[in-house]
Amino acid sequence: MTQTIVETAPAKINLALHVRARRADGYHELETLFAFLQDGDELRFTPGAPTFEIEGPFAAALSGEGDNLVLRAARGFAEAFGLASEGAWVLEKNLPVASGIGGGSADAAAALRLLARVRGVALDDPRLFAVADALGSDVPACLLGRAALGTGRGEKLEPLGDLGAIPVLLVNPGIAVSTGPVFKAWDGVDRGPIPAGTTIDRARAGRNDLEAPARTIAPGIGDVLDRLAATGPVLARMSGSGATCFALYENDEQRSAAANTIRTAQPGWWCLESRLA
Ligand SMILES: C[C@@](CO)(OP(=O)(O)O)[C@H](O)COP(=O)(O)OP(=O)(O)OC[C@H]1O[C@@H](n2ccc(N)nc2=O)[C@H](O)[C@@H]1O
Ligand SMILES: Nc1ncnc2c1ncn2[C@@H]1O[C@H](COP(=O)(O)OP(=O)(O)O)[C@@H](O)[C@H]1O
Repeated sequence: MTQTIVETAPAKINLALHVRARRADGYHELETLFAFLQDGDELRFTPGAPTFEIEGPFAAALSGEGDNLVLRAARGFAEAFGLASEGAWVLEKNLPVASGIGGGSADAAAALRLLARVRGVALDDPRLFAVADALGSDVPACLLGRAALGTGRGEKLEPLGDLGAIPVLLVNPGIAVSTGPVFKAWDGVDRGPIPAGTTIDRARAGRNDLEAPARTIAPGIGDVLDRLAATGPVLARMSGSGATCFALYENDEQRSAAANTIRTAQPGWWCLESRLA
């Protein structure tokens, strides 16, 4: 009997994101602290006849699109390893689309991990990282799936020590923001590296250099950050190119109280209560 294999695609956050330079190839040189949550999208795969379905709260946002990153990842895997990657995919889309928390990159990385498991490829095989790299700047970090310092365009990774299961709240005001235009709106000023220290100290002393350009595109991000800052977090910041913002808390009670306050004030906003992985 053919078995269905399940893989989670954890949400990614950038605890800090410093943009250092614009490169000749159009990408930007970054320094970023990647971290992952215990929750995210879910991917299911049954080897056999090829089909692709999307379900879950954010399925509609992707329904009109042909070339999902999951299928591009499956094609990349088949080409790189000469192994079959056809089957029935079901993507449960729990994370908002175009929102700075990995989404498509996390799904593509989950597809690669899943196929590697099915076909007996080691998860640290450099060819798997090469496929991830070709799919997007964030996909190698999502493939690694643990806290890491990212440099280059985000693909050069140095794993960081375990951060512990820190309580996290994600908030998205329902504004989709595409990554390319946010990088284009960056003012070109290098504001310096992420300072040294423990990862949490580095995160707190760091910045998200994409916040200012993202706010020119989606001014509502300012309201999200103000509301999160008012809940007394250890750290509140925009993730990636936005518009999702995150806050870290000392304990689950503080995080849940913050989530309740924000849900009451803004019932239309998306909130996810989770912890760092
Ligand atoms: C900003 C970040 C931070 O983690 O996250 P998200 O907001 O996407 O979650 C990433 O760098 C996004 O990575 P990813 O979403 O994979 O980007 P890609 O598909 O490689 O690139 C999309 C577009 O973003 C711009 N881009 C991306 C990465 C980078 N280092 N410099 C860039 O200038 C380029 O204009 C590119 O055409
Ligand atoms: N499985 C997927 N999940 C989310 N987005 C996807 C997926 N597959 C393809 N995409 C495309 O990728 C875009 C999201 O890219 P991007 O703006 O970089 O988002 P994010 O900031 O969330 O990483 C979507 O608008 C959609 O067109």
